[in-house]
Amino acid sequence: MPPSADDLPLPLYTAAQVRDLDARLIAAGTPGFELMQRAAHAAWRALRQRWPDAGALSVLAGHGNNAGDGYLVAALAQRAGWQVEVLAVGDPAKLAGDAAQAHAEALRAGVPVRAWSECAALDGVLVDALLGTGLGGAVREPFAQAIRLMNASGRPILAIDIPSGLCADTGRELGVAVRADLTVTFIGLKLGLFSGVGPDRVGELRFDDLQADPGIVSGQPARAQRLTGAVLPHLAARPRCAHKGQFGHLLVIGGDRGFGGAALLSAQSALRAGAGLVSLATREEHVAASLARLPEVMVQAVASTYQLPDLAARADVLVVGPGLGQAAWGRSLLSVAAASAGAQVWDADALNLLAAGEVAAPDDLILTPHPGEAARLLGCSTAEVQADRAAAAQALAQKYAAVAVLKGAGTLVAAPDGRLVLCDRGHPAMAGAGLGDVLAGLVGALRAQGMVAFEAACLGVWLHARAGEALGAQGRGLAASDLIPRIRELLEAHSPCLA
Ligand SMILES: NC(=O)C1=CN([C@@H]2O[C@H](COP(=O)(O)OP(=O)(O)OC[C@H]3O[C@@H](n4cnc5c(N)ncnc54)[C@H](O)[C@@H]3O)[C@@H](O)[C@H]2O)[C@@H](O)CC1
Ligand SMILES: [K+]
Repeated sequence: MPPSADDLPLPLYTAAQVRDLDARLIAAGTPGFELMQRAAHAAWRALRQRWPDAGALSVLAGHGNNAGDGYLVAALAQRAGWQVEVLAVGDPAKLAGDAAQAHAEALRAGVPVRAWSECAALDGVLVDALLGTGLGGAVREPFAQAIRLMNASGRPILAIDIPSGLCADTGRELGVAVRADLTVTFIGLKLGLFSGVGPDRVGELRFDDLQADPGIVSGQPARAQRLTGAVLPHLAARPRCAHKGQFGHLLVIGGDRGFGGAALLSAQSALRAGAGLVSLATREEHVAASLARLPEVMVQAVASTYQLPDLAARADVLVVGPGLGQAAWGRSLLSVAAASAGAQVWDADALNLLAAGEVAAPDDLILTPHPGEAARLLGCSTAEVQADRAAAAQALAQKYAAVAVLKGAGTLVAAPDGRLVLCDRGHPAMAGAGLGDVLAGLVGALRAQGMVAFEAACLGVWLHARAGEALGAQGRGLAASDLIPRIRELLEAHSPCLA
């Protein structure tokens, strides 16, 4: 599922941060035009690898440095004997600096340059060199029209640096954005390639560092980091004399009438992820079925809050919310949880009730909202959350002084101290019921086994996404419970139980 590769760098930058990095590389002695030439070589290499027999390309060029890269790709292709043309969108007289030099180089190579409006039909591989990291605000005409034409052409599209129209900071479509088959991005990964609608616009993603000095790159602050197996924390191996009391007692609270399965899924997930003891506080009607399905779980009928404080006090970690409902039963159980000490993971209706002001967030909390729940928690619309998912995740972490897991494609984990990671793994088959319940139980189990909140959230998100990716390859109809044995295998591969 593009874009995703473990050999890509970890930092994710905003457009301003990448511009800063460019400026620092130039100040350190690599001329901007040299960087542009390296960018063009990288794009041309990727184009020939992907479409070796195409023989023809059309570059759609704007008038910034992104266009400069495009003019130099055209020059390289022309010199290699391909049939080439540049279609200038906007006024080439506006080209300046390195981009003007690139334009002159294309003319020297014999590349025909004409106004795009004179073009009857787009031909060959299309090279999108309209707008890069310099895009600001909604795409203006005639660029928007050129993007629509490219998308409707059915031709293969290579995007230079970022698909034109995609916001490098957020992955939001600024009006309209190119749907590329291949994107070659330079110097630093932009967060927008992985967030919002980015993964649906980028196609295959390739990265080229343009031989940037690693010393300079490592000094550049980033907006977020990608989660990969290589950087994830590990659960410690267990001593041979281990006993269940060392791996935490986790209590799932949820499962109102009609929603018993959600709490059961969380309990099953927690059990299979290695929590020492798992209890489930649920409606009396669900006890028999839960015990029949999961005899390892201590299933307690809770009719009112009378019994719950004792149960909660015996647990190290509470997972609250799956199937909780928002009626009196769920509200009263949540108020007991909110007053309990210890680590907690809140999901689903626990989040809706928190958003409604029914309870205050406890001190040691991981929140796992989907975008709709996040919107309710932040008092904004779901569209606003999705428009800048990184900002929404950080706002949640700040508002509730909690680790916030903003679910959905490109799940983000934010800590109140500003740490922010993005998981670029997963699969659209994961868009289904119960997947969140499994994640909540998993994260709770990692917490119960001694991981700190941020690490438990990161490892849980990654294992869940990898398992979903593996099973999603089989197609639609992924049942949440199918994920659980796969997560167990992945956890064992990542953090073996025995040293
Ligand atoms: N030295 C460097 O800085 C390097 C830059 N590189 C390339 O340069 C790009 C960044 O170049 P620039 O900063 O010149 O910016 P861009 O080329 O991305 O875009 C700037 C141009 O877009 C226009 N524009 C901005 N917002 C618009 C909107 N909403 N609708 C229509 N037009 C709009 C501006 O008027 C300007 O002409 C990178 O994405 C990358 O492709 C690479 O060549 C590597 C080196
Ligand atoms: K572009």
